[in-house]
Parts: sequence; C-alpha cells; structure tokens
Amino acid sequence: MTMNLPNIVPSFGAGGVVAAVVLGILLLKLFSSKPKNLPPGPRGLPIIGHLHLLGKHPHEDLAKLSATYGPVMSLWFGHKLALVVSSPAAAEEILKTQGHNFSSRIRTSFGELIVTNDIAFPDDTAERRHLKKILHTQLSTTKQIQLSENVRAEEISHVIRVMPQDGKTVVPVKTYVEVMVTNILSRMILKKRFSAVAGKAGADQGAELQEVRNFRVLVEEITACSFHLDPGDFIPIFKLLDIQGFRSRLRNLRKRMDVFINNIISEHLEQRKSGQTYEKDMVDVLLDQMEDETSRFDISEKHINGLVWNSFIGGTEATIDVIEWALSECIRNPKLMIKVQDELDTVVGKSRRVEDADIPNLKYLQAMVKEVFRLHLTTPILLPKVNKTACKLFGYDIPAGTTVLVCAGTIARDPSIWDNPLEFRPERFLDGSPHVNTEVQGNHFELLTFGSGRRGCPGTALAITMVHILTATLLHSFDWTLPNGTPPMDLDMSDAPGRVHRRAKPLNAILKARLSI
Ligand code: HEM
Repeated sequence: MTMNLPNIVPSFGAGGVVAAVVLGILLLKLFSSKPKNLPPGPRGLPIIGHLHLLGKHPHEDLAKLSATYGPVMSLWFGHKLALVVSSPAAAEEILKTQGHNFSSRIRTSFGELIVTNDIAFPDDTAERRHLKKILHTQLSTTKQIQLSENVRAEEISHVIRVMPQDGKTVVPVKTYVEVMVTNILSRMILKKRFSAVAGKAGADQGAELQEVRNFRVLVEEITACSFHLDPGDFIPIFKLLDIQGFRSRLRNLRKRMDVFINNIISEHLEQRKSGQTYEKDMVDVLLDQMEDETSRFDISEKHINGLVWNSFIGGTEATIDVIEWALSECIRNPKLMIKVQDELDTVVGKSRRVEDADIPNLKYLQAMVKEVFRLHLTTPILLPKVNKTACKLFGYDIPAGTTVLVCAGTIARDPSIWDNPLEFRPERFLDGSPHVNTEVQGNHFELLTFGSGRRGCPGTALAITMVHILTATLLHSFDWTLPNGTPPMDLDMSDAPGRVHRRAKPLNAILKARLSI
C-alpha cells in the first residue's frame, strides 16, 4: 500500500482546494450520520479519515494503532468504514464463524478494469467458487501434486545445473528462483515451459533468464497495481479525476495482459482444430466448458483470462518471495544452515537430489520453512473482505459493506502468542514447543500465511510443496556465502515498501557445489 497523504495533497492544485471544501461539506454530512457502537479507533481528519496514518509499511502502521486501540479497531478510509482485526479470536470470527457474511470484496479500480471474471476480486458467487474449484483441481490436489513431481524435478535440476557455483561469481539468487518457479507453474497451467529456450541443448542461458524476467516485470506490475491503494476507491471525485493517473495505468496494463492471454487462447484453439490427441490443461478445461451449452456457468474468454492470471500471479509471486526469505535466513545464520544441511545429508545423502518423498523425514527443514511462513508472512494484511449484511462482532455493531482487514502479520508477531516473536527460531515448531502442532493450512488462526475459509488460498498445498522442495534442493546442492566477504549477520533483511512483505534488496550470494553428482 503506497498511499501517503503527501502523495495526494500536492496533486490537488488551487481548483482542487475548492473541490475539497465542497467535498468536505458533503462528507461532514455523511459523518454526521456515522454509525454508533463501532469498535474504538483514533480521531480521523475530514475527507480522508485515517488514510494519512498509512505510510510505506501499512501493516506496521496498523500494528502500532492496534497496540493502542485493541484487536478490533475501526478506521475511516475516506468515507468508507474499515474494521481492522489483529487477534486469532477476531480473525476466526471473520474468516470462519461469520465467514459466509465476510466473503465479499470491495469495489476497486483494479477489480473493475483488470480482473472482471476471476477468483480473487469478485464477490463470493457460485461462479467464482466454480472457478476456484477448477484452479484447485488442476493444480493443488494431492493427485496433481504427485503427478507434477517430475515437472518440478526437471525444472529444478535444469536451473541448478546452470547456476554459477564456482565459489566466486556473485549470483542474483531471485533471478534463478524465478525461472524455476515460473516454468514449473507454466508447465502445470499450460503444459509448456514459459521460457521457449529453457532446457534446449546449447540454449543461451542469458536469453532464458531475460525471457522469464520480461514476463516477471509484467507479473510484478500487476501485483503492484493490485495492492496499490487508490484514493479513487475511497473518495469518488478522485476516481473521476484520476489524479494519480492510476486508472490509465490500469488500462495500459490490461492491454499487455490481453496480448499474452490472446496468444495462449489462439494456440489452444489451433491445437484443438488440428484433431491431434494432446494432454488437456486448465485452458482446455475452460474451453470445453465454454463450448458446452449445457454448462451451468456462462464461461467466456474473460474467465480464462482471470484464471490463468490468478494462477500465475498467486502461484509465483509469494512462492518466490518465501524461498528468497528462507535462503536469506539460512545465509544470515550459518549454524542454522549447517543444521538444515546436516539433516539433508543424513536423510538424502550426497549422491542424489531431494525428492518429495524425503520431505516428511526432514523435520528441521519443515520447522525452518514454517518459521519463514510466520516471520516472513508475505501478505501481512489479508486481501480485504466486505460483509454483505450488518452484524454484531464482539458486541460492536458492524454496518453492511464494511471493509475488513485481517492483520495476519501482526498476529504472527504477537508477543502474547509467540515467545521473542522477532527472532527467527525454527525450534519453536519442534517437539516440546507449544507450537509443535501449529499448521499453516488455515485451521490455526495464530498463523494465517495462506488465509482461511472461503477466501483462503486455493494453492496452499502446491505452494507448501514447492517451497519445501526448492529450498531444500538449493541448500542441499550448495554452500552459500555473501559477496565481498560480508559477514553473514550483516545481510540486510529490511523489507520493501508496500502491502507485500518482500526483500527490499534482492539477495546476492556466492555458491559452491557440495554434492557428488
Ligand atoms: C507461498 C506461496 C503462497 C502464499 C504465501 C499465498 C498466500 C495467499 C493469501 C494470504 C491469500 C489471501 C487469503 C485471504 O485473503 O483470506 C491467497 C489467495 C489466493 N491465492 Fe495464494 N498463496 C501462495 C501460493 C499460491 C498458489 C501456488 C496459487 C495458485 C496456483 C495461489 C492462488 C491464490 C488465489 C487464486 C487466491 C485468491 C483466493 C480467493 O479470493 O478466494 N496462491 N494466497
């Protein structure tokens, strides 16, 4: 979220001041009919309410406010009421107990101009749930995860072979992780490598990295826009004037996304016309439903567009970030890295790579990954939800249409739940710890890495598998140090501005091969 008051105010100009006064009067009217018996919250300003309180790291700002006003707090974003919850009990109430009511979405410029028929942005309709089921069935069931093991193994092994591992070259780690994750997802979604040159004999590795990078630039732009807090979503006149140029940026983005999807649909239609037998992918499943006149849902190319982007964005962005954080934590703490590597050497040995079947036997690795899911929770504020009808929450009256922000990041770092929460300590998930049975799949509200309930992540099982196998293989295959003799503890662990928890500076490292294969 990048909405700082100083970003908006200079854009007003003189005419804007008059408009603001008129608006202020209108909004004062609105505020005078402010609902009663709301949860506590700070005093807001006219027109913008509390928007000025959100800076570069909004999850941190909300955490500080919650420390003063409690785990159920109300704020005003423009004229829209927002409910901020930051305790496991309040999260459970929103996501589970009253989950059917709190499952709609706010209307945003992004939802309106970019994704009209997908899983993440529409309200919780039968059509949306149908699409979510398709995504889950195609990518994240136990069966699909088993069937796709060879895809992961091939893509991992391809990248591991080409990563510089001479003990002196500085390796931009994320660039390589991106190639692995993007091609794994692309093969699962579209049954083909994203990168046309990947894996080909004599392929130009630079071209391959660049090809995937170009695609990632587009994915990152989509993600940045989806998490951007547009003043127009809260203050109608801003939407009309588009003072930050956000809506025209979205229209431009839409065109670039359409080019990508239209090519995919054309390729699929040609393949279907050719009469050859081929393995069906997610796009074919949707094309089948589009052609089926008896289908319950009126599936169109817009749905293909939505689902393919949901899968690429949801499937790659957070997975890449989590792996980068996991490697960073291990590099920063060599003793911890040795523990992970010793376990890998004992369970797997040094003459083969890790396989899916090894993961259940790698207890320390699992605890380490869980600790990354906690301390480096990538979506510290879950995607905003809206309640369909007015309701009661812990004795407060919550009007219909309230925006609800579940602060999963605050909960995951709450000192009343977690001992020394800012310390990276996998042992908190091992035998003898009170958190030994805490899982991330959405049943434990103190650890909501993937959300929970109706709007929870449909790719959880696939994500967990990918993060374990990729992180394990990278740590098993190489010894890792920092460039220029930088001491491990000096690795910069700060996170980038915005609503996503991501490294501010990409991880660079020196790799040395450690296996005999
Ligand atoms: C480490 C990797 C991942 C993390 C940490 C993650 C986390 C999340 C979170 C926190 C949400 C929002 C939940 C909420 O607001 O209640 C979400 C939603 C979503 N995720 Fe993931 N995710 C990951 C991987 C994936 C994968 C692999 C896919 C698909 C291939 C995926 C697809 C989606 C979709 C489509 C939604 C929207 C769900 C809805 O609105 O109903 N994610 N994810």
